[in-house]
Amino acid sequence: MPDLEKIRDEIDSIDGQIQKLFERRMNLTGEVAEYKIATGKPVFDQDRENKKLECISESASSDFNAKGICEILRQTMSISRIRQYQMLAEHEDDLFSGYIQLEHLPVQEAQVIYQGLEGAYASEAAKKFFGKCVNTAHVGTWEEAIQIVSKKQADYAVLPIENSTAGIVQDIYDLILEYPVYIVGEQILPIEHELLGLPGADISDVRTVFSHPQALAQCKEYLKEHPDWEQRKLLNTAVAARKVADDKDIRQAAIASHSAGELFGLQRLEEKRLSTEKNSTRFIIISNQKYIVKNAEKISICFELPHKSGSLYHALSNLIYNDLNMTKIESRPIRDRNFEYRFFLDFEGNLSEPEVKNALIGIQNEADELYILGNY
Ligand SMILES: C=C(O[C@@H]1C=C(C(=O)O)C=C[C@H]1O)C(=O)O
Repeated sequence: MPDLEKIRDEIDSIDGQIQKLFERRMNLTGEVAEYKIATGKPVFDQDRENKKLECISESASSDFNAKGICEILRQTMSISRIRQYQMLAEHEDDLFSGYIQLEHLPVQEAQVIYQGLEGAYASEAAKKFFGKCVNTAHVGTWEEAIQIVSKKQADYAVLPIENSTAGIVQDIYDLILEYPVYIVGEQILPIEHELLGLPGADISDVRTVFSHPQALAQCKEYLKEHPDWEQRKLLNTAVAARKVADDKDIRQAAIASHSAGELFGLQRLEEKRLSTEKNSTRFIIISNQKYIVKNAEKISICFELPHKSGSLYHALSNLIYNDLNMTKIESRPIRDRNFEYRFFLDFEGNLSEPEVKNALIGIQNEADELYILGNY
């Protein structure tokens, strides 16, 4: 019978040697970083790493060990790059140029745009975020709202980015990259939809229900109870309410907010909930200025990665190694590059923190593109 204690003593001694070797290796990595900072050579050298992995896997005594040692070396090299990015970060300021640090967002007489009409959920989100001291105006599409802000014809726009039931609003993810706008805030709004019809109408009269596709998706379970209703998509929930009011046809109903119902003189046709109790939408506030408020605690970024095995893993290791908490990740297809994706990430932090800077420099160096969408 083998002696467990003795074997464990030997394992401990090997681990001690690994630790010493690791520390020696990390010191050398520091010297490599100094060389790279002085010469401008990129930290990541894929060829060098591939050759090392090939060489070490060839000299392993079994396939199992070859895989194992490659895994260890891959991790070790990833850590060595993270250390080099930390050193690089001390010499790098460009990434954060142009940001304006503020106590609070400037809202006095600000012009705020949203998509839809008065009574749309975005108008409620705008009121909740900004209070009543701002001027709001509405436009027909999300892209118009973003364009107006990017051309500095308005200060802010309020855009829905995700709903707790129906998921992300894909178009917003795609659009915010196309214009020079920054996320400067967010507002979560509990959403309670109502089924709205003409005064005097009854639920049994309904044949067609109008709403925004997101609202229809949020009420999917309820609508299953009425398979005979035709579902028609419109640009906005408030637009749907206005249509029902204008058409004066008792067979039409809209799914929209309570305030849209009041605004267009409609009556609630259904007492029960149309979506879950927790149904909420997260709106982002965008600006044409790189504002960061003092207590900003969330960072949104977007990056593209080389289409190679492990590239997302390595990008995320920059967050893990710097103890940063990722709160969301989404991927969206890159147009004209079939089945290649860009990633949208939210994580907790402030751009002034060294860990955040280290992580972003690491991702920037290994990603094809990095966009900092905002810190709010
Ligand atoms: C240390 C270096 O930097 C990076 C890390 C490597 C490593 O830890 O072995 C290898 C190549 C580079 O991606 C280097 O360039 O030698």
